[in-house]
Amino acid sequence: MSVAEVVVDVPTMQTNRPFEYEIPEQLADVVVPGMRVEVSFGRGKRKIQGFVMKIKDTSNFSGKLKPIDRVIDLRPVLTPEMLDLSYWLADQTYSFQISCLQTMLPSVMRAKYKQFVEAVPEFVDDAEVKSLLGDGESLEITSQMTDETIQLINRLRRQNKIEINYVVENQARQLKRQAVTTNLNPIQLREKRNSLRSNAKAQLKLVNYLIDNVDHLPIEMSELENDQDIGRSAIKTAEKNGILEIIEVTKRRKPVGITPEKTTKLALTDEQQQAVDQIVTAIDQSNPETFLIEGVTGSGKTEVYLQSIEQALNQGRSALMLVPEISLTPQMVNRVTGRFGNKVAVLHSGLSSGERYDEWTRIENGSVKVVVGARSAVFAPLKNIGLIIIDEEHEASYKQDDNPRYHARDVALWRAKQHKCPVVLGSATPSLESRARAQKGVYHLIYMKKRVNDHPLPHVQIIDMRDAENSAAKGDISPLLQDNLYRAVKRGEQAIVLLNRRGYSSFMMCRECGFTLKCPNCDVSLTYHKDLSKMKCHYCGHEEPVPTVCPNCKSKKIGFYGTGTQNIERQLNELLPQARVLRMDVDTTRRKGAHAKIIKAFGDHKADILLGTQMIAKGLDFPDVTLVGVINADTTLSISDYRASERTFQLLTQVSGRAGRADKEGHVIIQTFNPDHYAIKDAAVQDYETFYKQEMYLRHQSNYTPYYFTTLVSVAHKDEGQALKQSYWLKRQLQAALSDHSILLGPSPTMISRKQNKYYYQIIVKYKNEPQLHQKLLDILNDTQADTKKGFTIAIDNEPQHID
Ligand SMILES: Nc1ncnc2c1ncn2[C@@H]1O[C@H](COP(=O)(O)OP(=O)(O)OP(=O)(O)O)[C@@H](O)[C@H]1O
Ligand SMILES: [Zn+2]
Ligand SMILES: [Zn+2]
Repeated sequence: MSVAEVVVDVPTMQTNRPFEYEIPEQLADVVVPGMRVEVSFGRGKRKIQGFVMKIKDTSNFSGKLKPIDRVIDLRPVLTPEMLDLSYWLADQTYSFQISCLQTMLPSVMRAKYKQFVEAVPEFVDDAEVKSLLGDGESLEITSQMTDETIQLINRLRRQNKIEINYVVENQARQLKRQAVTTNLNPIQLREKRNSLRSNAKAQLKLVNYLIDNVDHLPIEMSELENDQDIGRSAIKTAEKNGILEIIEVTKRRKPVGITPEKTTKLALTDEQQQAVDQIVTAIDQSNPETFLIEGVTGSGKTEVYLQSIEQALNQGRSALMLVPEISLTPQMVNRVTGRFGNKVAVLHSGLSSGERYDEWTRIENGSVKVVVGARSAVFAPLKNIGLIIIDEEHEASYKQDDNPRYHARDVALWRAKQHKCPVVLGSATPSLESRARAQKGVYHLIYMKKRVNDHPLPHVQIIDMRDAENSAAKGDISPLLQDNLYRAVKRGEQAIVLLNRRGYSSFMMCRECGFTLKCPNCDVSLTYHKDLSKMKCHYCGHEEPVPTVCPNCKSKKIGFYGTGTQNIERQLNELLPQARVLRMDVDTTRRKGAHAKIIKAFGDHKADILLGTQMIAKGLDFPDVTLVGVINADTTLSISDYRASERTFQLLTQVSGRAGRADKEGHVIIQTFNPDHYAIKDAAVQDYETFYKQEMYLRHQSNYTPYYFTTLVSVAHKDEGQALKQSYWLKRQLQAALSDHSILLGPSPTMISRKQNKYYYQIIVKYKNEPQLHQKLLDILNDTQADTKKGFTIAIDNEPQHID
């Protein structure tokens, strides 16, 4: 008898204990580890999903095992490595294995989807394939299929005669798409082009594009519209003029766009060469060493990554490169795909889940050797990894906010051990944790102190906004910044203006009685959204109309306070009517592809000033940007988090680094009310090392990371009394397990103590060495499972990135 160990998905009764199920005879060679199956659970007939973790010959269970009812996948959806990882991840993040397994899956497999069998092209005429598919191109896999059919599908798949593909249900229709093709050959196309009027710009662009991409036809309409900015009307006109045809394509989504122009290796600077040499040696020796590259902005870290990746590929190994979601710009992507062509898969949130799935499949079947992506790409099913890179390693977004609360860096280090490959962490402003680890020799530190080609770092000026001249100015832009913007634009150069924005910058307040409009469900002010004419809650999504009189005193004197990007945009337009301003924030980037579009437009000089929030601070590389302005450097300083200084330093250093990256010198103006704060002063001279020393000293004084480990335990409940009571119970549990060398803070309400109608209390544990604590926290996680039914949410966050 074959027995499967299955981790089941029972939301209200989670456990990491696997359950045993019998594998029925007819499914004997179908079921393998990494597949999802349907089983019955408990006394009732309830059917639930589970992951097959192991298969064995005998059971320890004395009673009769229930059988597996049905296989959900006809191929494993997780590799053995990912199954292994799930044990470790669940343990590290105090979460349940099932949520780790789910997290590793591409999103399409977590949604409602359909599975289809399709023939591999060479085997369309194979007799058995034909008997399965009949006349159709594809066959949907359903739960009604007989075991014989399932077995046949399984065998044909093993013989690589068929493929199994997943399609999200509500996207199945979208597989039919409009595309453009032409019957004309390039010579005929050129004739058409020559006959166009010279002011028919759109037509010319379209025809030129067709000529350049004749080998890639048909091209989907959406690609022309989104990536090439060629409108539908231009396409229709060209169709009327017999230049092209519009057809419907049903086949395959096309995951990667047209490969950009091939780029070649740059001749490395000495510093770059030294970095590459050390990394390549580790790759050659299969040494799972961790490097930390501390390289100033513009020192050419990306080129180091690319040439190291190339070495890994030369040895027949693959490479994984993580970048923050916000850095996944076409610019960045092109730099990688330009070097490695279609061997690259890019996983970013702009992909539909179908496209994500296609990329995942290409990775899994080995046609991809380089994966570039944000946090969750760390689970990419690459085989034989030779190098893992984490760019901008200090970014908080590498830690997931929800269960499982994993840090991509930790997962990367785990995988590196399995694959015996080095990890490269890179940043101009490393996290204190990483820099401290390098100090202790746990990581190997590589400095890159100079910008490429000896370009100087930008000159930074701090503006004290408390000065009379500045406080007299009407808006938020100091006369000096205004003047410099004016001159930069006049010289035909470009500027970046950062509005350091956190949370609820534009809220309604009554100037008569001081009333502010709050969310009925959460303890936060509603944000004023001018473009939607709505007041919105950023936590729960609640929205209501913008009031015209104060709901409290009926006064008409209501105002909207705080500075939003729209407000700054208006001020810029007033002060500098000749400058073209592009705004980038959550509102202008909501639509798919909008982010990339803005960056491209700025790169194409369609604007003089790029105004934005945190999302414009990193990674951008525009040679003509000579001026960077920061409107309010202080906002991040005032957050109630011990990382406030670190975040401020990082942000200011990164954004300053956008200026003067090429031949023209850079200038940065930082407006602040705290001109003497060390985070601001050190950022102004781009002096990470000085900042690091000062900040380490303060962390030492106040017993924080990296001198102490931190774990945050939080409780939420609809009833505040219940939440508080439970948090005291938790505190007693922890106290009992801890030595008196450790520090226990709380319970205290979180900064925003009510979210989505639940009250939140948190306890912070700071410790150096507590061998009992880990097990205690795991016990708490298990013991409080039953409480989730009573409406409690308990979260354990190991090394939290934010404490609020
Ligand atoms: N060896 C080289 N020779 C010439 N140009 C180079 C070389 N290496 C990098 N560059 C160019 O220098 C610029 C800065 O490089 P890159 O963007 O990699 O810096 P970075 O260290 O990642 O900076 P940041 O931390 O600010 O993102 C880029 O335009 C890049 O093409
Ligand atoms: Zn709300
Ligand atoms: Zn009022």
